[in-house]
Amino acid sequence: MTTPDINWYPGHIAKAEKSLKEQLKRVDVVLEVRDTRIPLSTHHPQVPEWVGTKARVLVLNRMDMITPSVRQMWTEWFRERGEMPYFTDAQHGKGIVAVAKAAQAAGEQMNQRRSDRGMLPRPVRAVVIGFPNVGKSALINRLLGKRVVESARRAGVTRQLRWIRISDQIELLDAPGVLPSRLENQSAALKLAICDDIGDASYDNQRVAAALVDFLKNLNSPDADLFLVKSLESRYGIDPVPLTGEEYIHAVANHRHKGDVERTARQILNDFRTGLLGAIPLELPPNTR
Ligand SMILES: Nc1nc2c(ncn2[C@@H]2O[C@H](COP(=O)(O)OP(=O)(O)OP(=O)(O)O)[C@@H](O)[C@H]2O)c(=O)[nH]1
Repeated sequence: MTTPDINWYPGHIAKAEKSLKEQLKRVDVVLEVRDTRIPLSTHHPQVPEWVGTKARVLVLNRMDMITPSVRQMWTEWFRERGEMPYFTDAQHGKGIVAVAKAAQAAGEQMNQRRSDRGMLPRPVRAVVIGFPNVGKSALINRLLGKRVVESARRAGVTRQLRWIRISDQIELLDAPGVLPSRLENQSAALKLAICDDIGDASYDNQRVAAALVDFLKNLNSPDADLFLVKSLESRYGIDPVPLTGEEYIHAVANHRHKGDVERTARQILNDFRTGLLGAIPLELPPNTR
């Protein structure tokens, strides 16, 4: 049996699922946040089941980390599947008003159903859910217009649970729901690790950095060469095209860091995560060219 690249600590998954379900019980609307660099890998396959008949607003955060043309590709892909993606940059407060409006519109449907049954209207109750570190707290803070929830670069900082009112029409659970890990899909797990959207997991930086180079090389896009040449080659001085990801990390280590492969792997991961390599997606809509 081969060792998986990503290992989660036992116990966390069941606990995360339990508290997520507790949070979902209390709300009418679910704001599902994904990382726009990996919109498929930051989808948990059980979300539709957990959300059930509640309204869901799909938020693709970190829109500053992809190009407008990639954003357009995803918009079309989701629309073809009957979904409306709302792109946000929660760090700089972009796209937030549209998300609030969508949550409110979903609430209006809830109040219509209440009034059909002779009940009085009430504020719509919402929760923000998503994988660790995708920007849930930053989004909540932007929706509130002030800094209430700790937002940090470290994965897994979200802790407390309170209701907060963001307008007369919307109440929000200030502690976001954290999606449990996806054990079944190591490729998705690698992408979560690359983007640092993985929370408490252990992994080998060198394997994850090598996977990043391989994913970038295999991007199914006419822009792929452009991404590669602009990012990897110009930053590290070595053309990745003829090399595997692993060979590339070693070549860069020899070229720049006296053979220190671990340091090189960390640097490449950090450069990608902080946007230093440019606005690069790790996933593109399947079957688009
Ligand atoms: N570039 C960029 N960075 C963002 C964006 N949104 C959030 N961040 C950054 O991503 C990091 C994680 O954001 P958080 O809001 O703490 O993420 P979270 O999902 O609440 O994280 P957990 O509490 O770990 O589950 C922080 O450093 C944010 O500043 C965005 O739209 N663009």
